[in-house]
Amino acid sequence: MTSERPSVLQPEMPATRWGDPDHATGLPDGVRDLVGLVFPIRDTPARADVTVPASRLAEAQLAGLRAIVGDDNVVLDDAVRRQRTRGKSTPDLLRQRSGDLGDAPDVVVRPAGHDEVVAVLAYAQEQRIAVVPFGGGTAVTGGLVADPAGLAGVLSLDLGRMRGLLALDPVSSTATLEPGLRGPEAEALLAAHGMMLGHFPQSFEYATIGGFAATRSSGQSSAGYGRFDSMVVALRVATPVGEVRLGASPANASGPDLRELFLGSEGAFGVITEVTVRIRPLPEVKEYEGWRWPSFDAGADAMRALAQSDLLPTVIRLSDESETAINLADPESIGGEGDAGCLMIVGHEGTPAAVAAKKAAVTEALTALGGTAQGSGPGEAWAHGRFNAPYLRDSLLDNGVLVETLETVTYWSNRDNLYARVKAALQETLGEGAMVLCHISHVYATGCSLYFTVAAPGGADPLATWLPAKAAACEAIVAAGASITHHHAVGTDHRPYLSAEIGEVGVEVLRAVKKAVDPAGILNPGVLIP
Ligand SMILES: Cc1cc2nc3c(=O)[nH]c(=O)nc-3n(C[C@H](O)[C@H](O)[C@H](O)COP(=O)(O)OP(=O)(O)OC[C@H]3O[C@@H](n4cnc5c(N)ncnc54)[C@H](O)[C@@H]3O)c2cc1C
Repeated sequence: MTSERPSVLQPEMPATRWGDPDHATGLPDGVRDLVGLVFPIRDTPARADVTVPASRLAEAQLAGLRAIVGDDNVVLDDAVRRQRTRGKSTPDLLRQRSGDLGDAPDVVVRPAGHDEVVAVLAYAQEQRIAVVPFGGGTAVTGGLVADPAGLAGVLSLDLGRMRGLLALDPVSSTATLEPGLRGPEAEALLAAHGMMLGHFPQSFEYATIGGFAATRSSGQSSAGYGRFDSMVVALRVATPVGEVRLGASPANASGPDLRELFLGSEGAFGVITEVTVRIRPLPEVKEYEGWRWPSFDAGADAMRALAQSDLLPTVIRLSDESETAINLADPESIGGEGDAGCLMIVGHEGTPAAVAAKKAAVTEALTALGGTAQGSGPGEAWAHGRFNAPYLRDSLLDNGVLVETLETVTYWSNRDNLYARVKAALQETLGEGAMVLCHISHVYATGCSLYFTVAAPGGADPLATWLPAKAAACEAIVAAGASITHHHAVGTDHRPYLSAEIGEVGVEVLRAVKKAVDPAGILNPGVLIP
């Protein structure tokens, strides 16, 4: 087949905010009043009067890049460089909002395809220019902040022109996608063939196929469709020393699986230029419903029971008592004061027969475990608003309220210990006025992730309020023996904690691979590898 391209492209995100500018709304007055009862409200607009530092690259270097990708695709424009400065974590947004553009790339280069990526990398290696692969720019752990020490400057390699469906194999149920396709664009291309990928992180609207692979992302339907890395069957990667093609067969015993080396490599080992994923037919039926549990423990135990009996639905997520009360609960259906309970969302997707069979079995199991069915209302409400939270974060930041999230993962036997430690670390650092909420949304037979959301008064310097809390939470995660990240990746923010998790020998393995594929150290220097 010839490459197919999306007919509708997602609009660009603003530098200081999340998402589609047309979807952004301020806080409705009633909500603002409600927030004001809990947190001091202070108008905190983003600064607009900022300029990007001058490019450090020489004119001859820019000319060399233009010779590879064409004049129009070597961009020095302030707005474009600002938009590609860092990612979309709350600290990233706070720095952008305060006018701190110290990490702005010196140039944005937009290759048309794999061959141009190879040529740009070779040139950057020769000229000693740091290269930061840029997909959707939704990184939340500092993966787009390279350290250019000893190098000529930073080149943001924007993969936005590489947005094709290159091949579709209906017999094997695979599709080969270019890295710059954003979530909705990839799904629209597959839907035209009656197929889907089924990867729906909260950043779905803007994150890209290459970014999903580079960060080992996990989506809201991970219980049914798996993590993104489990969907990948083949990869094509451009490195400064040549190309790597992996995945000649779906599974093999040809030594260690090198696909795993590049999945999660966060741009430090190469630029992923093609991703072949397994695809599945579009679901004919989607049903989401709510279940009430008397406690977080009871709900978590039920999730474990489902996971360990191969009974997982497509979507399963459980809010703790605080998150249920704040975010999801309809107080009347969940119970009044003293009986707040916890809300679980359970979603089934597939053919009518498969959904009916799975739903009956899951309903029987959850009822036997002590859950109370709440009907489709809470489930449909969740499905309707599933991508809205980042827009709300901007509105809260506008009003001086600090909002941020972090996540971790551990074995079931350590879940409660991890939950208690991280919650206490956040609460103690941020103070009693802060809200610390948690949910479980990715489960395995052996364990689960914990996803924390905090809201706190931002104060005069919200970044200074958040950073000690994040450090305390990371230390609590390490002390609990859990993983520093389940799906947000390492970036620069989690790098100091990686050796505690994989050990010094593990770090040396990463360094050795880096040296082999990137001897000049130009690929995302400072990201991932301690
Ligand atoms: C509001 C919000 C919600 C989020 N929700 C989720 C969620 O539910 N699940 C989840 O897993 N994550 C989530 N994230 C994190 C983020 O969306 C993911 O890490 C995502 O996979 C990043 O994709 P991207 O295309 O935006 O990558 P970018 O942000 O552009 O890049 C991320 C990292 O990968 C590298 N990279 C990007 N493309 C390539 C490539 N082609 N080759 C090599 N390296 C590359 C970059 O250099 C960088 O280090 C969320 C983020 C936000 C802001």
